Amino acid sequence: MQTSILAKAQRIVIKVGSSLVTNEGKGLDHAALARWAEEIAQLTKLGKQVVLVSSGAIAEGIARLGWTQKPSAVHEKQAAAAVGQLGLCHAYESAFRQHGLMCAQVLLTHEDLSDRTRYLNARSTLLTLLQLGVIPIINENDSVVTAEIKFGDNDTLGALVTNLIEGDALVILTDQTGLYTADPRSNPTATLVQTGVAGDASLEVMAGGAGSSVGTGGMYTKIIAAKRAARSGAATIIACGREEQVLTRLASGEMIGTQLSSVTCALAAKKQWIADHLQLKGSVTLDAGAVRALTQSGSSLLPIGVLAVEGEFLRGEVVRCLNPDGLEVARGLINYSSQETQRILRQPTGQIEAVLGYIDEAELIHRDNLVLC
Ligand SMILES: Nc1ncnc2c1ncn2[C@@H]1O[C@H](COP(=O)(O)OP(=O)(O)O)[C@@H](O)[C@H]1O
Ligand SMILES: N[C@@H](CCC(=O)OP(=O)(O)O)C(=O)O
Repeated sequence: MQTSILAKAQRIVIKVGSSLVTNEGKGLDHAALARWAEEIAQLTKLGKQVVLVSSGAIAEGIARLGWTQKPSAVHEKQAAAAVGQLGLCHAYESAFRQHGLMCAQVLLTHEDLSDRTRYLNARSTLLTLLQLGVIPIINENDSVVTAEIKFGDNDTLGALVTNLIEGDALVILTDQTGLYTADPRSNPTATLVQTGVAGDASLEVMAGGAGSSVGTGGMYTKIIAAKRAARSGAATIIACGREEQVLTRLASGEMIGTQLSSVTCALAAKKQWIADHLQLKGSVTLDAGAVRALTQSGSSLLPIGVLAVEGEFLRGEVVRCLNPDGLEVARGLINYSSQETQRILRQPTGQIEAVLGYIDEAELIHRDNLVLC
């Protein structure tokens, strides 16, 4: 008999979606929050560490402001998020206090996770909170980010947080029982997928977008989140947050919803951070020989194998490595800026100093700072 992956997981990230948190946008579902707080308290009694990623700030702000529909203007959504986030935190604090648990608000932006120092700070804050027995409640800092630099959906944020704290499992609670073979809202004959492997491309085909105006991303972003979480070795469960005792039953081993196991080897922490960048400032296009050296021989990238440079980046930033057809084959921390790279591309390593007047490193991207896609 199969056992839920939550039974063994010690460090768990639980993500709850807007439709659940705000009762389909009608306003905070205090009864649901109370149930999750009670169940999370049970998990902590079993010795598990829990981080909660909660959506719902925008939907709750809209409800509090008395607006009848989601605004399209970014500044209005940001204003709604600021109003709603306050309500969200207050409600979680009261719910967890009933069980003698303290919680903490952590609002993250994409920049917090792409800047190495801020990433490490966020990691140590979260790990310290967990050690103190505090439940971190995370959301995107919606009020200060623009559309271009948003995580966009909290499924992605949940996966990145799982990678950040090296969680064993990501539990995505939503308004459906799990992943179906097609969106059950429009396909009543669709059936539940009970188990699968995170990263299996066939799952992406089944998953559609959000079924309500309250949610963002739908099932697709949850499947991609499972793929991301698997890169640090975490398994993902997608289940219905309205199901009775869903978290405690999962923790006791019961198979509920969709369970996606991770079969890939976990990337080392620094490579994980490199892989987790969502927006990159530039790319280098490699010749076929360099592509082979990276993907088949585990070599570093040397300037001689670079055909072109796109975008503007500084030394130490993460860039994409494209094959001659423009497909991303790797990404890594580059040792030279875009301007310097432009000057040394196609040059043998021995020429770097002659061209630039100095040499920082022999490699453009060292293999230790390179992640294959
Ligand atoms: N294959 C699928 N299986 C289940 N749900 C799906 C599928 N494809 C699309 N969906 C939709 O995804 C929705 C859940 O995502 P979303 O609305 O973003 O919720 P949340 O707020 O929990 O993130 C479901 O209500 C459903 O309509
Ligand atoms: N940060 C946003 C959440 C956006 C989002 O991903 O929503 P959902 O798809 O419901 O998890 C908010 O709090 O409103």
